[in-house]
Amino acid sequence: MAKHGRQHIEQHISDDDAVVASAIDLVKTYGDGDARVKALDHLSVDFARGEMTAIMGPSGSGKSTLMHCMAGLDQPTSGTVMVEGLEVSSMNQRQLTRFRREQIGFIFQSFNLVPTLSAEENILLPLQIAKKPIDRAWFDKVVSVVGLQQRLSHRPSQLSGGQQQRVACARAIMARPSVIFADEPTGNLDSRTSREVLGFLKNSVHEYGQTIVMVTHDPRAASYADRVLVLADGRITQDLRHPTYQEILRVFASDDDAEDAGSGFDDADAIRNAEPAEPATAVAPSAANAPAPAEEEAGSTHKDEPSPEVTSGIDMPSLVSPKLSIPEAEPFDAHTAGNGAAA
Ligand SMILES: Nc1ncnc2c1ncn2[C@@H]1O[C@H](COP(=O)(O)OP(=O)(O)OP(=O)(O)O)[C@@H](O)[C@H]1O
Repeated sequence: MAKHGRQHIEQHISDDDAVVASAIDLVKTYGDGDARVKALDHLSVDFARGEMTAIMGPSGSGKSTLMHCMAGLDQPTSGTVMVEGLEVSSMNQRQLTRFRREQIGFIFQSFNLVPTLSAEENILLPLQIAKKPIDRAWFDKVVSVVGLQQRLSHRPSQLSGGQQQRVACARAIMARPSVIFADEPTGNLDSRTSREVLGFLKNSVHEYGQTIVMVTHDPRAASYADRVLVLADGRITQDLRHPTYQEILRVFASDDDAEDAGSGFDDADAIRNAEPAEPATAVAPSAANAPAPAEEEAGSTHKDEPSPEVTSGIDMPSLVSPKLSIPEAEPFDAHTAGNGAAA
């Protein structure tokens, strides 16, 4: 905060509507002495409203830490996080819980759905917890875009991985949050389902002005973004506007794994380049044009049995990404709830 003091924060608060979230001189350290790790090293960045930003970088470069600090899931050691003019980094736990409920949507690699609830109940849970009215027309639109009309009464264990992630996407966008933070949203999905999910996310940005920040290792997934940030050692080393898949690969040219990392996709560049030709419609092109994904995947079976600890969507403790450490006393947080960390 020394370099960027109160004046800098106030400047961010009064900035125009274009910036939805900012990190200002963010530092996050873990551990002490020899075990001390600087996960974020005086990092500053603004996230524009209505953009999809991908955060890339080698393992341990600070991607998740940045996202968790931005989303109010972790406290920075120093520096400031602003979202919608709110100083997230100085909030107490109660304020953080409310902030996440009201401003943030989450999509995790492990879906984090409540296993005892149906798809529809999962999608509506954050609104019900926040006691917000349900816009049925918006619900119907979101459900139709993600192709879940025929699966609303199914529980997560009766859905494929792709269908579960589409439920998680619908849940995230249903409350029209200021920002959706997505942590490796396609990490557990096959290439076709990945394209559907990414197409839906991208469409929600372009059709509805949704802001999305997505951590990914996958250059194909990142090529869907309007902007790609590359982190190394807790700093931003590249800030790319609308990079193609090839351009992203070139950035990681020294990384032997870069080619392999994207091999799960057929040709995202072709899809990416084709998308502007799609008519402006309220329905996600990739999801709408997909060959009835819900029906196609209907035969798949899944073994994610409900955790015995999770018996209610309402009064269970906060269940979050396994990487996170949330104080025990924190109230239930519907956006981050699910079965991922329950076992
Ligand atoms: N809870 C923690 N305790 C101690 N060190 C941590 C903790 N969380 C993260 N770190 C360390 O902080 C650094 C950044 O971690 P972070 O998870 O943000 O990286 P990442 O880029 O998301 O990595 P990955 O791609 O492997 O998920 C790493 O050195 C990591 O070991």
